[in-house]
Amino acid sequence: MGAADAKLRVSEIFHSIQGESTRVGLPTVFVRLTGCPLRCSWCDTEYAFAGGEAMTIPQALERVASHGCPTVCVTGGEPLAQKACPELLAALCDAGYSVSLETSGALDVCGLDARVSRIVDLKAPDSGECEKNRWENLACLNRHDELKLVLASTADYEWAKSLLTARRLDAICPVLFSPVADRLDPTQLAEWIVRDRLPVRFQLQLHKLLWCDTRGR
Ligand SMILES: C[S@@+](CC[C@H](N)C(=O)[O-])C[C@H]1O[C@@H](n2cnc3c(N)ncnc32)[C@H](O)[C@@H]1O
Ligand SMILES: Nc1nc2[nH]cc(C(=O)O)c2c(=O)[nH]1
Ligand code: SF4
Ligand SMILES: [Mg+2]
Repeated sequence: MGAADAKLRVSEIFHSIQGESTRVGLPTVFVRLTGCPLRCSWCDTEYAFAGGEAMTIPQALERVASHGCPTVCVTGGEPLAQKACPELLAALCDAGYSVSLETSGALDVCGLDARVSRIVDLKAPDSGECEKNRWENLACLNRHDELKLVLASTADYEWAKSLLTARRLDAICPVLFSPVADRLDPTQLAEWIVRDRLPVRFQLQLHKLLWCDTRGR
């Protein structure tokens, strides 16, 4: 199927400030694809599980271009659950955007356009989706990508710390530890990271500090 007729289902396209990853703070256009095969217990984006608008890739590119911003983040839902997502990512790169992808890490990220910065979650036990982690993804990541662990409890933190050491995650790419909003005290997580001298980046969702949980922000 060519770029002109590949179909996407799009939950929303909006212009905001990047609130996550090492790109935090950069004005960014978000393309949120509909649907997700996971059900993380603490997911803040359940509205993207269904609905949305059918779009071709050229239509999506036109909507992105209307915002006049050079940085794009493709997210969801789980963006890679849509067959046309790799083609969308390549088309955005070809159009000259600096592109990141937010993904659960449950699907294969290895064949994607090398210009995309892959932000790959490793789902911790409290998410309820830990067994979906696709460990083969670790082998194809590089310094241009990021690993993210979103933690809801002491047990999640201990799990993440063991994983970091056992798999030398920080040798692969930057690693982010983030608290689940309203579940794990951010100060507590920050103190654990300092106490244990972990080679990770502490992360808070900046957009929630700025706009609470407003949709499209
Ligand atoms: C909504 S998900 C969409 C992309 C993909 N499905 C994934 O899980 O990475 C985007 C990011 O938001 C994070 N997230 C979702 N709910 C959250 C919450 N309640 N607190 C903190 N981060 C959350 C996810 O872990 C993920 O890193
Ligand atoms: N401002 C803002 N930054 C984000 N970074 C990743 C997001 C996501 O939902 O994947 C997100 C989001 O929803 N809003
Ligand atoms: S994988 Fe992402 S979108 Fe899907 S339920 Fe988990 S956090 Fe939400
Ligand atoms: Mg979000």
